[in-house]
Amino acid sequence: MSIPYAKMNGIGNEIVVLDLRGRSETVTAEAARAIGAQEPFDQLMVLYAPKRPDTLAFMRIFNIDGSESFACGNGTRCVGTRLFEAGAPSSFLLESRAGLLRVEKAERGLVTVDMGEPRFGWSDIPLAEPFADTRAIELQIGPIDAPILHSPSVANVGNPHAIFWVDDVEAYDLAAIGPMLENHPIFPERANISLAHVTAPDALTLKVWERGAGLTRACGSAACAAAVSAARTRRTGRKVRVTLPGGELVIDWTAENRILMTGATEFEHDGLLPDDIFAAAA
Ligand SMILES: N[C@@H](CCC[C@H](N)C(=O)O)C(=O)O
Repeated sequence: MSIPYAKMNGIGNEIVVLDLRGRSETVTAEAARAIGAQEPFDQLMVLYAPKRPDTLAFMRIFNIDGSESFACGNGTRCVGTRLFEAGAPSSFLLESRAGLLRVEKAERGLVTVDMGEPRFGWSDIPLAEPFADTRAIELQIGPIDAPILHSPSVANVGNPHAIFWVDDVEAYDLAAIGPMLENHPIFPERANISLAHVTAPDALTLKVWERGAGLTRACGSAACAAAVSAARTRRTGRKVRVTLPGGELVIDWTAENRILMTGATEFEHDGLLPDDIFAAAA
């Protein structure tokens, strides 16, 4: 027997949506890697039967390396599009390991996800040692007196992020620097690493090295983390347009302390997974 999936993308963030509601299979780290070997993705969004009656599914999120993330903004929007097409109401709740996420239809076919409340405490990120002020932590790479990158803002939006403020996101070799920073001892759970350039009081350009996935064309949670960090450091207002290599997101950090992310999704193709991909890996 084969199990259907949908290959999608959220402004270029490569997403596989696997709906296991009503099925008995579960995805392990090994199975996620095996699925990625057949159909490459940045994130695999797995839907299980809801645990709560007010949600449509319980969702788990895997990176291509098999590690699990508690947040994926672009993937959640792809799941939203898929469920809207299957008849879901124009506003519904999903549950993830980070909590409840509201997904809503927006204008022009876009999808909005309420990514929840950001956390800024050093132990929430988490960081390996206390920092009183996470708007700029002591972290640098390169020569001590002429660092290449330094003093990132850090935030947790369901997953850990470090944002380095730069004048040109293309001036750095993020593919070389990213792995070093992702695995820096200051981040005990690793971190997603962003380069952010503030281009206007309501606009950012962003390039992201994702934990467990590498350089991607877009990262929704990184856009959220960069937007709230930009507002928190008075670089921008609370509503910004974030331009990533794959497209644009609008991030609104509301007065109620919620992060609303709006952007496009795209269906690419359907596919089938052999069911022994789960058995072999169990
Ligand atoms: N691309 C995602 C975030 C993916 C998770 C990340 N790699 C992690 O391990 O935290 C997004 O759109 O948010």
